Amino acid sequence: MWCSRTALGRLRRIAPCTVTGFHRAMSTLPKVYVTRKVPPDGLDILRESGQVQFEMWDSDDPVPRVELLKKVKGCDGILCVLTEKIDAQLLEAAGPNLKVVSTMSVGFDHLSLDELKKRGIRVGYTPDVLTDCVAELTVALLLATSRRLIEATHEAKTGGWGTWRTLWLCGHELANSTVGILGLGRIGVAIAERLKPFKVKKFIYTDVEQRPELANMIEAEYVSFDEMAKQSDFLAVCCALTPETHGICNLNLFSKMKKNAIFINTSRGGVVNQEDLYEALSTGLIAGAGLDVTTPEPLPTHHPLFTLKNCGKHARLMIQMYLSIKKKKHWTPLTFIV
Ligand SMILES: O=C(O)C(=O)CO
Repeated sequence: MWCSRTALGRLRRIAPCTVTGFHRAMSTLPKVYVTRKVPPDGLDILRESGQVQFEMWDSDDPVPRVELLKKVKGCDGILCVLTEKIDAQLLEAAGPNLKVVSTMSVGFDHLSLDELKKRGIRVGYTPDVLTDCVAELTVALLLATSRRLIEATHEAKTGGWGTWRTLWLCGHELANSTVGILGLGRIGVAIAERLKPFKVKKFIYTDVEQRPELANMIEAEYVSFDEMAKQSDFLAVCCALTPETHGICNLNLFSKMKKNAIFINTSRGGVVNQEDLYEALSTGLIAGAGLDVTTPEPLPTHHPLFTLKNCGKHARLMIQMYLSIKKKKHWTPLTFIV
């Protein structure tokens, strides 16, 4: 049912009216469809504005497409989240009243911007609300992957933790490393700021164009896509999903990366060719991957990427030993205690 209790109350206060007049006033308020249960604070803004009537899909699960197509009919506004494809079909279903679409998300790859533009529909989104949390999550994933925390937990729980061994689960060091950022924006900068105290040697980035203002904040060097692949010990993918970036992390990239490289994706699953990632991980082209996003989401529990633990573990262990010995990373001059 289309209503806003506070809006109704406010309307009554502003313009006391008969029930019939009141309902007439309500029916002229612009209609907004909210496609998901949004946090109460956000909803209060709509409710208290007294300027709209709205209906919300009151669930934590996405509104089924068929239902959505029915519900948006005649709407003036849509407040959606990233699970709703706002495309030509939906805009046709909404009809000519639709004036504004607002998405509670940083990414907007679920919106057909061309179709929206063509119809003169304004678009709002919520940039920056996630910068800190995505940066923190990226660092968490990067450390958990490079320090092999998931494997270590598994070994501890399943009895694989035997005696102390010199190189077992050693992982990869951020100190003295080169961190590559694919797509430098607010989030990329926030990630670099957090990683810097780990004594990273160098930040590099690649993007469709140079971003000197952002790059200066973290002293990052602009490099070509191939250079970034070759130089990065850690690669954080932070780009938006666009037709240009779709599947950009594929065998072409992985085959140029270092064998000890750690790949982290907190942008969108669509930027990665997952078959290629599976191949890269299972054949030891790269050392490990930490994924916050996949295609589809959630990834089916039987997906090959979930089977990689052993294969990945062995590959990583061999590479780790090789590097450690080659670089004599763990051998320091002997210090006498007594
Ligand atoms: O807001 C976004 O774009 C997100 O990915 C939220 O997880």
